[in-house]
Amino acid sequence: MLDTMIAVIGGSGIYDIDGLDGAEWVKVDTPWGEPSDEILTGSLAGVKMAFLPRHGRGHMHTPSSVPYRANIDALKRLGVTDVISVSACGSFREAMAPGDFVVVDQFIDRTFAREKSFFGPGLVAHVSVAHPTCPRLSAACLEAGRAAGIAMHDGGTYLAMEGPQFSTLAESKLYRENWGADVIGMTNMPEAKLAREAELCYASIAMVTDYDSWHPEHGEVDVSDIIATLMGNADKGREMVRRLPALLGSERAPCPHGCDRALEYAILTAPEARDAQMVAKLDAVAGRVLG
Ligand SMILES: CSC[C@H]1O[C@H](OP(=O)(O)O)[C@H](O)[C@@H]1O
Ligand SMILES: Nc1ncnc2[nH]cnc12
Repeated sequence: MLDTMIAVIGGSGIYDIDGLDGAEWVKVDTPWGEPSDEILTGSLAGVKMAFLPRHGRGHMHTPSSVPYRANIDALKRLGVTDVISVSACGSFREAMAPGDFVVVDQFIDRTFAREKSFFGPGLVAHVSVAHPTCPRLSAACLEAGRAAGIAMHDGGTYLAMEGPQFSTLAESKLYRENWGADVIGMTNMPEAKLAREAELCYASIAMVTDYDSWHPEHGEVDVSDIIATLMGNADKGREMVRRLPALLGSERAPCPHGCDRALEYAILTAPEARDAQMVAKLDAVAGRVLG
């Protein structure tokens, strides 16, 4: 059986995690360029762990410049099996209040200036993202968060916008009233799609920091409020992560939802027509099916 290796991708305000045994920042080279930063590796309660600050320590990357493909490739290359994204998000629901965590289960992808796939001309693949997050991993996050005393919401639709500016009031109302989005952020797409292509289980925890700009009794969102809320939440997030190894275990059975077999029937390009350079580039992401 495969070893479990849990990766946490930390969003805005989360540049480190503590408490890992044998903690070491490692540089990982990928055929897709440099990841956002070195990756912190170690173990927690006997389970292998990795942590990657999405925007880099020091927050150098904008939501559009985050090297999403390099990040996911690097995690896969390290042997990661399960990826948990922890992100700052605005809320479109009164009941999803600042300080609450939402276990996201759907996305509306409105990003347009990012590379969204590992595949392309010469090696064409289509994976399903009808259910873009892993129910098993999401359930573990929900349980870990509740045990840590966090106000957790089970399910929610995350609208991924390009940014870097926040939404206009008209957009905020459109997403909330007409599109049924629950939370908004700038980074979970294409990250979730790429994790699926790389056959990694992916769960997304939205840490609610604000009500965007729709709420009549709250001012419009600004970064200082977001960071203040995040600082208040950092300990909660750490508590949730600390409980995950016991729930997931150190040995990993095949994902009951098939996340780890997403490429099984996805590649359309005939073996003799495949671009050899692309096949080589996909050694970590798709080596299982490309041989
Ligand atoms: C700090 S405000 C906007 C910024 O925060 C979120 O980042 P992340 O998803 O990495 O936590 C949001 O998506 C924006 O990138
Ligand atoms: N209101 C908001 N819109 C987009 N990204 C966010 N990240 C945190 N709050 C946000």
